[in-house]
Amino acid sequence: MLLTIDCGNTNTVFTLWGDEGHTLCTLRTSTAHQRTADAYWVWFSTLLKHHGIEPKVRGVIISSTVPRVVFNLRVFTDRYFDLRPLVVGKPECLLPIDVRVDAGTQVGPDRLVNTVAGFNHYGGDLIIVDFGTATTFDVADADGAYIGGVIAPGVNLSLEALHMAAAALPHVDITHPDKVIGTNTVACMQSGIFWGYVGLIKEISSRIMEEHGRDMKVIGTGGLAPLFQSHAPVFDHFEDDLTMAGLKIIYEYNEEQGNV
Ligand SMILES: Nc1ncnc2c1ncn2[C@@H]1O[C@H](COP(=O)(O)OP(=O)(O)O)[C@@H](O)[C@H]1O
Ligand SMILES: CC(C)(COP(=O)(O)O)[C@@H](O)C(=O)NCCC(=O)O
Ligand SMILES: [K+]
Repeated sequence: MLLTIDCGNTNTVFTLWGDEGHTLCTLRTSTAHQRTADAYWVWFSTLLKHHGIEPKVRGVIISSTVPRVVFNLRVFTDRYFDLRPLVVGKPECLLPIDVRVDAGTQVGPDRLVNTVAGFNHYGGDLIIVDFGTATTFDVADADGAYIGGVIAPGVNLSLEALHMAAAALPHVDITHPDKVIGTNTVACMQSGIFWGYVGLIKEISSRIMEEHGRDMKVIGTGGLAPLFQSHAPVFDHFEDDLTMAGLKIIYEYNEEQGNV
């Protein structure tokens, strides 16, 4: 079994893969750097028991946009599986793609992982839009290299910011509004966010293509991608969880290279 861990700024997701390459289960918890190795184990082992799975983990790979959580996840891996995890972004974790950005830039590992999976599934010249805490655009060149992208505020972060900064604006959830012209406060806010992001995705994607000088495929991923895709098609393809797929590909690449 392989355990892939994707730690975003909001949620940490564990996916356990069987030896035939299929997903056995996916477990989600909030991201908290205070969570100890033992606390991860209590949570993980309890849920696996619930799913009737006996964990026989032979490899662990981690992508974390929150550097502080990696320490406890390393201890968790060492203590409970007697393994050293691969951590994306660290020099000991090999990547099957080039990274061509300004010297000294620390690219979010989730963005590199998305690019690996996108290139594997669709080939080069890609724009990957990931709806996480931030909304990121990752750009893959013809040879699959990560060549940069765009970071915009996340959908929920924008809604939260409106609520926090304006006394009369309530907390609202994102949804697809029936009309653009809202006739109450909640509908006005939902329209602003939903159609605002549709515009943001279209405009940024078309400007990236113009700058890149080639037609590119646009891939949407992350929890909120289906909401946009079903009401205002802005992607060529939708992927449920590109980051997890990418982590597995990177682990297998390191195996092929004799690195694990
Ligand atoms: N299917 C969904 N519907 C509504 N909100 C979602 C969905 N999936 C994720 N979210 C919300 O989107 C935000 C980002 O979540 P997530 O993708 O886990 O971010 P990260 O990877 O940065 O931790 C969170 O506020 C989360 O609650
Ligand atoms: C842009 C991000 C905050 C997105 O993180 P997420 O929404 O997945 O939590 C993360 O990829 C990050 O911290 N990046 C570092 C800067 C960069 O990628 O250039
Ligand atoms: K993410």
